[in-house]
Amino acid sequence: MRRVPGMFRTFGVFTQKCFSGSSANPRFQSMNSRRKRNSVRKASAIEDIVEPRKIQHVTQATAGMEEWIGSLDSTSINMLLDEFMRRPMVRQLAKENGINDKLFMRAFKSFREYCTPKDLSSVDAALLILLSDISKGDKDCEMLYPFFLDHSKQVFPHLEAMDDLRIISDLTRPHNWYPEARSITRKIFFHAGPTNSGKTYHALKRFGEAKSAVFCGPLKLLAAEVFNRTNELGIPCDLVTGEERRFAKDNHHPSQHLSSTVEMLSTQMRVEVVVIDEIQMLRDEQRGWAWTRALLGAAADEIHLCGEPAAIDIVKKLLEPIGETVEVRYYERKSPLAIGDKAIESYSNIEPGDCIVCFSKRAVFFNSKKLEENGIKPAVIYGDLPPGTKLAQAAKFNDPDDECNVLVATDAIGMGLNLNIKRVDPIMNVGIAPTYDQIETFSFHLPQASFVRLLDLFVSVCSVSDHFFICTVYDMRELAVLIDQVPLPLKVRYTFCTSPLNTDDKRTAAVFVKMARRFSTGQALTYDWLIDMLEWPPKPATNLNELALLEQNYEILDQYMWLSMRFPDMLPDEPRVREASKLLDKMIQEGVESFMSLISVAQSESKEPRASNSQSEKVSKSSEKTKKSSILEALLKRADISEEDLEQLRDELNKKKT
Ligand SMILES: Nc1ncnc2c1ncn2[C@@H]1O[C@H](COP(=O)(O)OP(=O)(O)OP(=O)(O)O)[C@@H](O)[C@H]1O
Ligand SMILES: [Mg+2]
Repeated sequence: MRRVPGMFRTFGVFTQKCFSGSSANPRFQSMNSRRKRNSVRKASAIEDIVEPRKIQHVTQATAGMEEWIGSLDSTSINMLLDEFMRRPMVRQLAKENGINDKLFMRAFKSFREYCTPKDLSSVDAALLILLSDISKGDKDCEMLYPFFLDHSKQVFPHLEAMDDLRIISDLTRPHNWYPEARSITRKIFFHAGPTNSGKTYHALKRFGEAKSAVFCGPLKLLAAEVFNRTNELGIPCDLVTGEERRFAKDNHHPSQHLSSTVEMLSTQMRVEVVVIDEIQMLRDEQRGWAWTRALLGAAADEIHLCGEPAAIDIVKKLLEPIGETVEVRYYERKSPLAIGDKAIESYSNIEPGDCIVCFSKRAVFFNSKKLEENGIKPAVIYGDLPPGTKLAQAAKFNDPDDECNVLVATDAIGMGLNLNIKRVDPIMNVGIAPTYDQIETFSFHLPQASFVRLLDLFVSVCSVSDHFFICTVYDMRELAVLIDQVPLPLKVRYTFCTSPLNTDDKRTAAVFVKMARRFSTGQALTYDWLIDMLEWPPKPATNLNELALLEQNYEILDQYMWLSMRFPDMLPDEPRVREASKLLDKMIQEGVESFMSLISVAQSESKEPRASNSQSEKVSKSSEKTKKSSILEALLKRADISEEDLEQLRDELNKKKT
């Protein structure tokens, strides 16, 4: 696949063509999301989530108790309960009360246990009298139903609050969540066209002309670039991202122009123009909610959307219920762009200005090495790199005098890639996320439930209409599981769990838990405390593992800054942490600069037989033929190359041999 990834064009780059490093079965990732998630998730049924509460018997001393109990015993009670359970009327009534068959069996098991304790006198007296009457044939067993229902509600408290929970978690009318936007007759413009066609350029022109405006970008890097460019043009502009706030003047004099990441848009701030870039991202599994929220909630006279034509229909549908119409402006591509439809056939065909788009970091390493073997020194960009490093690599690629005139990058840096492919599959639904208030009200009704359980219940009960799907809750849950046992107020826990942290990495996840623990003790998270957990001062990377360690440390510092924006009193050392993160950024940059030597180290290391490595042992003991296929398979794993690539590699090796 050949394309120009979005962010480079904004640096004035016109690449000729881009290739995918691996064409078969690419694993698409959210462009800026650091978390890699399974793409298909299903809400669990509520009966699979809720845990029954144990109901305690109370010893009572009621006069005449022996007489009521009479000939009652566990056997007779069990018999009449069996009869109760079989009655269709009982099942029907239960369903009407939100107790489906599965839940019924769980509640009934608990009810049976309650009715048949060792000491029958500990059963509620009124129930005991009824049981006695039923067993004597004086009353029908269906009369047990009110007792059963009461018991079920005690065992499963959500039953009591079900109606309220349904109302709270009704996400079918998100338009109503933004009264400020609904008080305006907004004009919506959709700048549509292929990549590199000037969509953002035209929207930003309007941004610059307006008296007050907000730019919502998909990446910190783009927000920072718009911030810098706008100020360079003499228009004071502030910057807000998840981790940073910068002012053209100072915090007492906010500018009329603001550049931000889309999540940070305030739906209460009234302005003339809001630009929402890369609007097709509203279908993103993790971050889509932020675009949906911006689209429905931006409080501006003019909304300028930029993005793939594939998003036009869904945007129109989303705005239909509030009577807003969309004016579409189409653009043509400014420079020729070739998008390859297959993997690189030969590295010798690569020309200056090409971009190889890979689907994993390992594929970036693999392709960079291949290019180097062909005498080409590429610039390298992948998602885990800090923005400064990405910028520096982009600058090298852009600089006509620099020897790096080919770029190897993961799709994490561009967003059109996914969508170019998805374009033949128009966007059908968009992300939506519950608000904190909704989760809080939920917890009010279910005070016993842990936060993780609360999220599960929310997803299970909530309703969304056709055009929406729920995001964030799953990401939140992964973080929530980590800190479920840490005692934190709900709002703090919620905020911690909305951090954009990659939990796939055990080390960053462990630091996250430590941060939450320290927070829960009321002690400030200081620079010294934080730095103690990292290997500090950092050492320059001499191999890829060390480079990855620097990247993890960078992510940890980034997480600190993110939390510090939200809890400045508890995380007071943001300036020092930012300095430390700049240092890491520089070291990572240097690491990437000497990328080729790092790859060489990795290669030579991987060639050295290691006694402890059972896989190497196996390879060295196997036959010649197996040895080759094992190395190829190891390569396949390491470089994330496809079976097709592997086949091609085999052919190439065979050709070399002949
Ligand atoms: N009319 C124009 N005059 C001068 N430069 C332009 C014009 N239109 C676009 N450009 C420049 O062309 C490059 C690509 O434009 P832009 O970033 O707006 O593309 P885009 O359609 O938003 O692409 P993408 O979908 O990848 O975001 C930028 O460097 C931009 O400054
Ligand atoms: Mg653009």
